[in-house]
Amino acid sequence: MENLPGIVITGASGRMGQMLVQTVMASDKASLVGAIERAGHPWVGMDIGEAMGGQAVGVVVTDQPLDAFAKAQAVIDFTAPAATLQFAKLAAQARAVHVIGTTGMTDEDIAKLEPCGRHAVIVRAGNMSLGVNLLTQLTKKVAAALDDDFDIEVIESHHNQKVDAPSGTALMLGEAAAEGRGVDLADVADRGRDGITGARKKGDIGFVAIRGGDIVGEHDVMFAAPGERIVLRHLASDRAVFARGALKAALWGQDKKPGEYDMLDVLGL
Ligand SMILES: NC(=O)C1=CN([C@@H]2O[C@H](COP(=O)(O)OP(=O)(O)OC[C@H]3O[C@@H](n4cnc5c(N)ncnc54)[C@H](OP(=O)(O)O)[C@@H]3O)[C@@H](O)[C@H]2O)C=CC1
Ligand SMILES: O=C(O)C1=N[C@H](C(=O)O)C[C@H](O)C1
Repeated sequence: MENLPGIVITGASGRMGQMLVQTVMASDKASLVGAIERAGHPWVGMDIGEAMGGQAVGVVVTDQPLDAFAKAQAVIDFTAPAATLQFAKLAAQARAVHVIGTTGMTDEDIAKLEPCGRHAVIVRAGNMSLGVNLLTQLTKKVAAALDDDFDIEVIESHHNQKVDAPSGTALMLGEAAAEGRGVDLADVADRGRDGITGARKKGDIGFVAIRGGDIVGEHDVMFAAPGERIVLRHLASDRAVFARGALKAALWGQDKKPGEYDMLDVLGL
């Protein structure tokens, strides 16, 4: 037990934070050594197991991330963009692998990770599941095989508490489709239709976001041409698929050189 890589979970009270705590606690390949919440959060100072409504596990929730990161081999972070940028600096300082699942980061945010990646391993992906990462590869292949008579639409559905759109996964799938077509997504993305939009522009990649209830995460990539349609679909019904991928990334990163990686690197896809 003593030599297992120690993992810290940020945003420990969140939907993913709690799933990650459970996943690391259940693993025989890693041990939970820290749980972070922001200053003033009611869980700070409580045992994370008890805060989650179960037995004490001997890890007290703290609002002091650097102290926790310094004792860990990896930080798994599914929080919010501003928090993730702060955690990236601290993980780099502590030389801990930083697994980033946070979505909604702008290009400027992502550029700010670069100096951190010079000191520590960063694994970042808008979706850590095996299924979605495989789907990106399938999407790239299908997009490369079809011409632009096929309109590409990425349709995503999530729970009513999600704060960013399009989802990180939808953007990964859009990037994969654009790569398959040999175009830059920034030049062809159509992200907000409302009112008299005019006809669809040939070659565009459209995004549609549905928000409702407790949907965990569903993604379709539609290739629509006159007379036929292909739809590639991934349905997540349990957040455990993301947590398992994140833990895999944290372990994978242990013997890697500092730098920025994604789940395709981790999964060898
Ligand atoms: N890559 C992937 O596979 C997946 C990515 N995600 C992404 O993960 C992120 C979190 O999702 P989810 O768990 O549903 O969201 P939640 O809102 O349930 O959880 C976010 C957690 O982060 C905490 N947090 C935010 N800012 C800070 C801060 N400055 N310091 C410490 N803690 C902070 C929140 O605390 P507080 O409540 O106090 O604000 C909360 O506990 C989203 O960006 C989501 O898109 C989700 C699933 C899979
Ligand atoms: O916020 C979520 O819940 C999810 N976010 C990720 C995304 O933005 O794609 C991954 C998953 O779909 C769940």
